[in-house]
Order: sequence, then structure tokens, then C-alpha cells
Amino acid sequence: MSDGDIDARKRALRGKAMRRRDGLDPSDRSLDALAITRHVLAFLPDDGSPVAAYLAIRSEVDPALLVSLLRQAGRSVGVPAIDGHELRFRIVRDDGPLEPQGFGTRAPGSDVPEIVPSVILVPLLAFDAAGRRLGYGRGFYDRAIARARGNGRVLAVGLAFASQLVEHVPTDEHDQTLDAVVTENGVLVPTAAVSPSR
Ligand SMILES: Nc1nc2c(c(=O)[nH]1)N(C=O)[C@@H](CNc1ccc(C(=O)N[C@@H](CCC(=O)O)C(=O)O)cc1)CN2
Ligand SMILES: Nc1ncnc2c1ncn2[C@@H]1O[C@H](COP(=O)(O)OP(=O)(O)OP(=O)(O)O)[C@@H](O)[C@H]1O
Repeated sequence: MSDGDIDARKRALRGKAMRRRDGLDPSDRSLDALAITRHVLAFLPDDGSPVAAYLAIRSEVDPALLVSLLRQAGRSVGVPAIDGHELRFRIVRDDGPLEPQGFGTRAPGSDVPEIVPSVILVPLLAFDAAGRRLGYGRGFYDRAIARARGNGRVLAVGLAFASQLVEHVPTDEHDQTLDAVVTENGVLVPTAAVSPSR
């Protein structure tokens, strides 16, 4: 299958997955985010290492409570800022100013120090049981995860509502598979053998 076909399949799934997630009831989303927070806290290595989270947009799983609990536990937490084609994870501070980043996202400015995360919490539109993930289609997270993996051990953990699970996410060679996906139902650790996607 050509890359063009994969891109077209991704685009079709992206639209469908966005509509499905946007259609979830907001109070269900809040309750599910609470359950996801509990599952993540039980699952993450309790080693005080830095964690990359994100500032939720649209109907994403909102990790805000998780971020404050991790910070209260003394961990550095970063959120993504776009720097050219790369994401930098800048430290979250109380009431620190945020700059608009496009697509409704905001981030701490370039004066704010970066973290090198040992865990990256990843937003997504759809995932499958093998840990394949679909994002907004700019490849930012694929590049960030690939770079972090190139520099050492990192756990890429998707945060998702269980209803975002699909049969199969089409992938190309750039796509990074998640080490785990946490939903309101618990932690999904993908089975080792990831079958070829095409
Ligand atoms: N909460 C959150 N923060 C995040 C991400 C995310 O997925 N979720 N990102 C994960 O990557 C990065 C931001 N991703 C972006 C993705 C697309 C565009 C963008 O401008 N997209 C379109 C506009 C489309 C539209 O408005 O409908 C464009 O190409 O012009 C900007 C940022 C970093 N921060
Ligand atoms: N490591 C990489 N190097 C170069 N290009 C890449 C890399 N990763 C992804 N891309 C390119 O970025 C574009 C978007 O990728 P893709 O559709 O996989 O994004 P996504 O996973 O849906 O979104 P995101 O990672 O931004 O949340 C594709 O054209 C892909 O080829």
C-alpha cells in the first residue's frame, strides 16, 4: 500500500475519531479522566522522574488533576511547546504565562526550562490493541517519542477514553507505537508482536 493510501486512510479515521470523541458527554469525560488519573498513578514508576503531560484541548482526556498530583508528589511536569518541527516539554509552574501555539494549544514561553521526560503522556484521536496511535496529523508526537527513545529509556503512555479503541490504526514507518494506553477501564499494555500494518 502506498503512503498516499495510508495518509488517506488516516485522514478518514481522523475525522471519524474526532467526531466520536467530541460527541462524548462532558460529564462522562470528567469522570473518566478521574479514573484515568487513578490508573496512571498506580501504573507509573514511582521514581520521581520527570513526566511530560499536556494542556488538554477540545475533547481530549484532561490530565490537569494528574498534573497537580504529580507536582504535589515533587515530580517535574512538562507540557509541549512547538519549536519548529519539534516538541519541547517545558516545566509547568503555578500560574505561569502561556503563549498560543495554534490549533487552540498553549504552552509556556521559550524562557521556561525544558524537562527530559522519562514518561510521555500522549493525547490521541484513536488507538488500537497493538498500541498504534492516531494524532492530529502533524507528526509532532511521533518525532518527540522517536527522539526520546533515541536518547534512552522512555515510556510513551497514551491517555484515552475506551471508546477511542479501533480495530486497526493505519501506520507508516514514522509512527511510534505506545508502550501502554490508559483508559477509564485500566491499563492496556500492547502485546509484544506488532503485526505489520500493511
Ligand atoms: N493538548 C495538546 N497539546 C498539543 C498537542 C496535542 O495533540 N494536544 N500537539 C500534538 O501534536 C501539539 C500541537 N499540535 C498541533 C497540531 C496541529 C496544528 C495546526 O495548526 N493544525 C492545522 C489547523 C487545523 C484546524 O484548525 O482545524 C494546520 O495544519 O493549519 C497546531 C498544533 C503540541 N501540543
Ligand atoms: N520522525 C519523523 N520524521 C519525519 N517525518 C515524520 C516523522 N514522524 C512523522 N512524520 C510525518 O509527519 C506527518 C504526520 O504524521 P502522522 O499522520 O503519523 O501524525 P499523527 O501521529 O497523526 O499526529 P501527531 O504525532 O502530531 O499527534 C506525516 O507526513 C509523517 O510522514
